[in-house]
Amino acid sequence: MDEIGTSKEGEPQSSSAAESLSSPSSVAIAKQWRPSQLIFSPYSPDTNAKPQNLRVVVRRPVISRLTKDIVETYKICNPQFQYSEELNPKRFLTSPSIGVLNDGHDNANSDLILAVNLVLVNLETQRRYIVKEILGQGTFGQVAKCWVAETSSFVAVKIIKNQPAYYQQALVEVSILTTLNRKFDPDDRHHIVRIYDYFVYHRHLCITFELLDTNLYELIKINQFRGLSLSIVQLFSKQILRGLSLMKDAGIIHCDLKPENILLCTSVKPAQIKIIDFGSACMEDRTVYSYIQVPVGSRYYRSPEVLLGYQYTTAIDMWSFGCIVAELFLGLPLFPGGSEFDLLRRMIKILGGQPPDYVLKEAKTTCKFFKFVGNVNHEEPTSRRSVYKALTEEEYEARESKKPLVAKEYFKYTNLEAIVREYPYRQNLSEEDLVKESRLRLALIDFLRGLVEFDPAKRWSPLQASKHPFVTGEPFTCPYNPPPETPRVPVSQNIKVDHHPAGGHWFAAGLSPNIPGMTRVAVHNSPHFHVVPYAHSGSYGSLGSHGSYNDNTGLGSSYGSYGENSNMLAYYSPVGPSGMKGGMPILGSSPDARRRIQLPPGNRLGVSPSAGNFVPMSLGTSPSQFTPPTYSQVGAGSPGQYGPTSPVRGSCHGSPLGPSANQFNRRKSWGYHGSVQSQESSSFPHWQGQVTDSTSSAQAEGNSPVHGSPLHPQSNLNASSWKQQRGGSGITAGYSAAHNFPASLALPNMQSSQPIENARDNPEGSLSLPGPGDWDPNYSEELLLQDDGSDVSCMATEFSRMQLGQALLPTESLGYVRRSNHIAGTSFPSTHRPNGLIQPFSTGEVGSSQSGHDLHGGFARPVTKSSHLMPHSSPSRLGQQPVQRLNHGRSTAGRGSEWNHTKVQPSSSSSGVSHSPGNSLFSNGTSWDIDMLQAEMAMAIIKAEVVSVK
Ligand SMILES: Nc1ncnc2c1ncn2[C@@H]1O[C@H](COP(=O)(O)OP(=O)(O)OP(=O)(O)O)[C@@H](O)[C@H]1O
Repeated sequence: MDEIGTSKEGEPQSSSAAESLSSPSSVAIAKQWRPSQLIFSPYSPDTNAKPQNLRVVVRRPVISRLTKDIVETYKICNPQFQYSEELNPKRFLTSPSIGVLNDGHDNANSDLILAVNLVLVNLETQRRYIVKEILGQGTFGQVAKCWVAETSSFVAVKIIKNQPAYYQQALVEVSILTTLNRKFDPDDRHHIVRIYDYFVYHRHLCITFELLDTNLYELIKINQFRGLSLSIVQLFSKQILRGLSLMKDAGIIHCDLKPENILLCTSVKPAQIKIIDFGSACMEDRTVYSYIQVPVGSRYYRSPEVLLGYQYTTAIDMWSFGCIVAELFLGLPLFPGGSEFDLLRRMIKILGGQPPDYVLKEAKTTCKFFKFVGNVNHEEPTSRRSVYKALTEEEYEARESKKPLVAKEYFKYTNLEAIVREYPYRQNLSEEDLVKESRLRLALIDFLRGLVEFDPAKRWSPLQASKHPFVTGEPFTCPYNPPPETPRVPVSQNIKVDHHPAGGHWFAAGLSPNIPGMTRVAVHNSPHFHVVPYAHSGSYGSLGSHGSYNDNTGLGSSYGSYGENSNMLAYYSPVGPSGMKGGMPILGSSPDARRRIQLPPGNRLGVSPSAGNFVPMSLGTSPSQFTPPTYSQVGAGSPGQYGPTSPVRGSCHGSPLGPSANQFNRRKSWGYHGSVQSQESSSFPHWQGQVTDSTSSAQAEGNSPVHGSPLHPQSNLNASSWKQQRGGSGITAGYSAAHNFPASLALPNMQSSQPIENARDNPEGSLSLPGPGDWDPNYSEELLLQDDGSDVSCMATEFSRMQLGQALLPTESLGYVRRSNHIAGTSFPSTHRPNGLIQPFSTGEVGSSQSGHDLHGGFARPVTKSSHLMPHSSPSRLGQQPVQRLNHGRSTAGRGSEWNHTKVQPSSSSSGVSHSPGNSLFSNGTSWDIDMLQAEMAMAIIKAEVVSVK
């Protein structure tokens, strides 16, 4: 009863508190008792009145309903009642919320303790960001939705942990994203999130982004882990490819592409998706020094070359992209490996074949997964058969002295073709639509084959993929033969990071984020880095040396040379702006940048990784010398120091020179030949890197197809191919290997005395997940209730605005899955995948009797004929996500909460609603939820969009 009220159009239902207060007598109060959400209005017989519109009011949680307008209620009860905001208990958004570090501002995980209405201030611009809710948590910190009064808009602010390594790595994100936004995509046409601002607040680097919506993982989850319709998959693929194309042209590897990092953007019409999280990104033509020891990419989406410790390029993003496309269609990850061994095993099984021998020969961890079965005297295979054979489980166990973690099988079929072909069709498809869909599936299989290709040299580039009929919508008749794509030649665009965000970053070539109104402040105000008056711009590295793979030896030619062709690759030291301005960029790159061992506890803080070696180096210094001494002190193959996929991990093939030299040697032989490159790069036109439908402008006439050399992906480089290639304006960021903390400059309150572990990947996939009750003694379900702040009329308006047909939005009944998880008053959106059981939908609800995707997981329910998928547990995301950072256990919070509280309401099979994977989102359910509503709106908009595109 109380959910249904009546209202006259446009007339507010409540009278003001002031009105109530005017009469102190209890009788008067009773008469004027009008809280804003009146259930009944006084009956006034008005025979001429038009019939009133009935309005459905969204049910709010009980606590919300009881406490909304409580101040007003109190005032009515007691006119003397005074409300003071200061006396409010804080509503914390961060858990744990006990301040133990950084003068009480940070919790034990070095996360800033956020509370509702906390104001984050950019001291430079005085811009204030009022925290409203938590949007997500990740490796780097928390992402909060904030209100900016100045612009009357919401933004997303990523608040980085108060730890030097995270701080530094986040600067890389700022640099790369700013460059991508401003230089490569000024018109915001390539589906990459926009960065607005960055500043330091209480020693936390805060990065402001445009506010986006649900991520694709959540979307799939909302859809109860059933795949999305092919038209949506097609639409998303096209958009992601535009982003990837841009990144390739900029020479940037995202390194962590996964559904969680692709967000819906429903604020624009038509709805779009955008790629986020450049915190792991690096430059293609060098492996950028990583401050955080993490494996590249999340496990399910990790390419074979990364897994094997082989050189990687933007092709790794294409692999991840292929995995995402498959997942969007299937609703489940294609390779949900429980461990790296399991991942590789699944790839080999589902795709057939294995990584090419040239990769296996060079890769560092080949011996962990393969055995050599060739003739030791004749290393080269005499036949076309590989000389490497994948280890069996038993062999792996014998070698590694531990059982590999092997996850459950999710698909009944074991090869890609069958998995896609046999995936249940939506019900109620006409004959014609069935034929259409089956053709489209053939196109999808062919498309996926070009993406999840073992050989990185043969894997399609974004441009090639974007011309595939699956994306263009052209009829697919035969295997697609991609147009030749010349490999991108690394042409540097220097990005400088001065590590003094409060003073703004100083990017070479005018790449400063250039926040409006931002003025530089003293360079000493970085919380984590102090200016060291180095000579020679504080640089170390080699100028044009053979030791570096910086092939352009033209000093200074890249400085400020956006669109120019310098290949100068730079490290930037933490010198202040003066150093940046006056000095020359520091050439030289670490032979291994993605992987960096962490200093042992005690040495880490306040001590330079290159401890005492932070001095200018002579030209021509070997890259191995760039590495801090700690590098060389670690023996090859020190698994404790390097992540399992770390290129610096000891190579199976070994090098007497150690990992650095090994890496360097491979790099050298990998096609980066400085002199040629520097010559050729000068002829590159600037190319904006758009994937356009027109082939004329974008298509290379190149005669150096990427497939050319099985030995070295880049070995096709020649003068002619370079002239045609499109990466002319690529940027190359060098991030100083010298972000050191000299002991004398050790910062007070620096909270990182513990190793920053390889937390993105739990190598063998621990499956134990703590729930919120594990860390919060006050946790209870009741505390999950909180006001959603939704506005009924607003939602009604939104719906009417959408003007969606009944078929698209059967609003009569909505099932829901909470997007956010609420823990003890803390809302942790489920950005991480759960590790627990999820009952995706009632059997028989969806799909045909083909049962193509029975799950062998043995979870819960038996297979029924009408179910295409067995009830299953969603594959654990622990494989991809940080499990523990700094032993704080923080990162599991989101997952744990989700695990405990994910609510998937099995929709009724008797709803009569057509349960297609596409529309199952709107299957029966009784509860409404604002989060769900947003997601549904997003989905509905996308659907509407797809329909209109069609
Ligand atoms: N611009 C945005 N708008 C809305 N939500 C966002 C935005 N940026 C991030 N989020 C949310 O916050 C989550 C974490 O963000 P992000 O991936 O950038 O953090 P991270 O610490 O780098 O995570 P990871 O552990 O995946 O590396 C995202 O999954 C997303 O749900």
